[in-house]
Amino acid sequence: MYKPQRLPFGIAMSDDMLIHFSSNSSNHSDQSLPTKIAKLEARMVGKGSASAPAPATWSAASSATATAKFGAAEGLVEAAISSDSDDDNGGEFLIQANTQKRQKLEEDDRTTLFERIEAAADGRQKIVETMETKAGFDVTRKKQGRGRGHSVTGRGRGSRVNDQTRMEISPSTVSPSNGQLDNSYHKDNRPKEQFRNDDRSSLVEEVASLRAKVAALEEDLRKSCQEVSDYQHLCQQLEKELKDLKDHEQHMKPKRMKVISDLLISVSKAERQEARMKVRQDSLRLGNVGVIRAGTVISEIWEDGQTLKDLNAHLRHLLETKEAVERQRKSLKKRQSDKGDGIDAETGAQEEDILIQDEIYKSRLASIKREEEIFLRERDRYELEKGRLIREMKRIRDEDGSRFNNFQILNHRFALLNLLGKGGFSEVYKAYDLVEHRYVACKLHGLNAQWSEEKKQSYIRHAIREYNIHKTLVHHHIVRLWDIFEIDQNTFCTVLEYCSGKDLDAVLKATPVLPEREARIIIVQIFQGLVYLNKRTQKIIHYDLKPGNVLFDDLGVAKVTDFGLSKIVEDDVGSQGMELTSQGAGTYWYLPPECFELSKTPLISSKVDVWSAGVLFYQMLFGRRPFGHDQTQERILREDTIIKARKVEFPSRPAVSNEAKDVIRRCLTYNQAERPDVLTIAQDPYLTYSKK
Ligand SMILES: Nc1ncnc2c1ncn2[C@@H]1O[C@H](COP(=O)(O)OP(=O)(O)OP(=O)(O)O)[C@@H](O)[C@H]1O
Repeated sequence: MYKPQRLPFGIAMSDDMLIHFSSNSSNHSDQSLPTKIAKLEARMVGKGSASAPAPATWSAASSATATAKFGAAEGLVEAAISSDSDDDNGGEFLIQANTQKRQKLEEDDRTTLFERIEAAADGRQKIVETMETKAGFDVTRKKQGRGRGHSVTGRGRGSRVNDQTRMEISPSTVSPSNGQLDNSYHKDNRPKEQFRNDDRSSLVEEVASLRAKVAALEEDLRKSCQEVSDYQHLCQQLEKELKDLKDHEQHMKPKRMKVISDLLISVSKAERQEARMKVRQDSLRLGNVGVIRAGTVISEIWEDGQTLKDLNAHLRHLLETKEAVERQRKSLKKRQSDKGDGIDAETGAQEEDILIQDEIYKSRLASIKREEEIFLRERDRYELEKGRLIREMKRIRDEDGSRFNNFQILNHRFALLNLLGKGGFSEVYKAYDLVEHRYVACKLHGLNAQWSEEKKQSYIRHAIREYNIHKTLVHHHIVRLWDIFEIDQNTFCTVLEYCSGKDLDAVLKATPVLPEREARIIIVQIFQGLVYLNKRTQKIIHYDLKPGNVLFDDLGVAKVTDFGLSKIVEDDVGSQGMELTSQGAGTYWYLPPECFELSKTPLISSKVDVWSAGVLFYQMLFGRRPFGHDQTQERILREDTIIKARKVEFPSRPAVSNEAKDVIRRCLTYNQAERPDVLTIAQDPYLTYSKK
């Protein structure tokens, strides 16, 4: 709160000013001003320091001068007296004695010094007031400040009245034992007049120096006022500039959005064109979807492209050659066993010739095998390319068939670009957030118009539940969920962090076996995401960990996504876990045996995710899933494949470290009670990269 401070001259002074003065290096001596004044006054009233004792018969004139000079500062004088601990009564007596003298001279010898100082004080008062006004203090405060200033002046006058009152007490009433004055007078033998003159001249010097200080202070004050006004002016100018900029920004925002979205659209259009062209080119090599008609039924079939046809023809030819050579070799062997004396009965060839012929066939077969291996590797590569081509064709077809393919801007900020892929009930578009200026993935959830109202509501409830879980998750290895909004009655959109890399499913389709080092760092990241899910107050079981739900950003950071099936672990669940209420969902290759329990409601915990992670790790290392790899979902269920998955077997190739196999064994522990939970397995040295 603003509190005006009081100067020794009785001038109200703001805190700011005090700070200014005290911080001004040229005014260091001013800090001792009140002390000096007090000392002076004390000296004038005969209460000087031991080093400069005042005479007892101190002249009335100099006393009056001092009164005039320090009338306004009497409070300080009093303070100086009262704080002088040597002799309180003596002090009182001296004041009274000098006040008497002072009053005598007051009528005829009021010095100009007093007037000047008062004038200076008034001048300063005005400056202070001006400064206060400039600094924008409220009127009331100003009035209060001024009021106090007056009262100080009043106090100055009042103190003169006080002096008169004090005068009534005669100095004769003071006992000689108080006689500091007498003593000091007797000790000092200088003539009175000389003493008075000395004192006066020292006072004049003091006044002159005080005047100089006042002038310096006034100059400082003037400069400060100028600075305040300059700053205020600058402030106003900046405020105006800011407002202009904001107005301009507001005005430009739609235009800028339009420019950005137009640019994005043209880039996306170019990408679409390029994607379609590439598909056409690849189709020539790898194949295309053809239509066949059987009666009235038209169905689609895949027709291989020329390169694949050539490859397959070559492989067929190699096979035929191999069979022919093997046939020849077989008959040669037969002839060899038929000959008795070492001469071929049929051709008359010697035994050595037969051996050479056999060696030729063997060598030919070996070279066919080598060639075959090369062609088979090539064909595998083409098959992978073919798979990619088929997925891309499907994506393009889905994009062409989507009602969101015309570069709409959703919710006034998300510019839809190209389709990333289509899930069961959703389309995921790459989009640009025109407010946050970043790419995002917009997942458009479409409710089937044919669905009953009840089914629609259930779907929406499910999506909102997923949103409510997912939106609270903030972790480097979990895809962020930014927003959710309705598009129309049957469609709503969730906005996700965009992961520009492939998902793990696409990675494994392109490269079914990953080097152990790469697989390890992927599984470590997945576990870090899982640890986060299990260290929150509200723990979460993902329940649908599979390659398609692990995405990569452009730096290769793996992120877990899709919390559609996730479960919140309630606080009151027992150590065995919570009840699994919605069985049947999830992808069976990745779910643990307890999820297939039909005789009673299964209890589940984070150990479900541990099992799934184990399957994922196995698949990355060996290029196949540990249980039911070649089976369909339906067959897994029918044949109880996972319920029978008691022990995991490892292929001999590729070679994988024992540590990796141990982690997989721990994750795929059949018995749920014995299987480690997320927080336990995550401490396995293989998953922590800790230095041994
Ligand atoms: N945040 C994202 N960033 C980049 N691509 C994404 C993102 N989310 C999903 N995708 C991609 O969009 C496609 C469709 O994703 P979606 O999750 O709908 O499919 P899904 O998991 O196959 O289907 P469902 O959710 O019905 O099981 C996938 O190819 C996926 O890689």
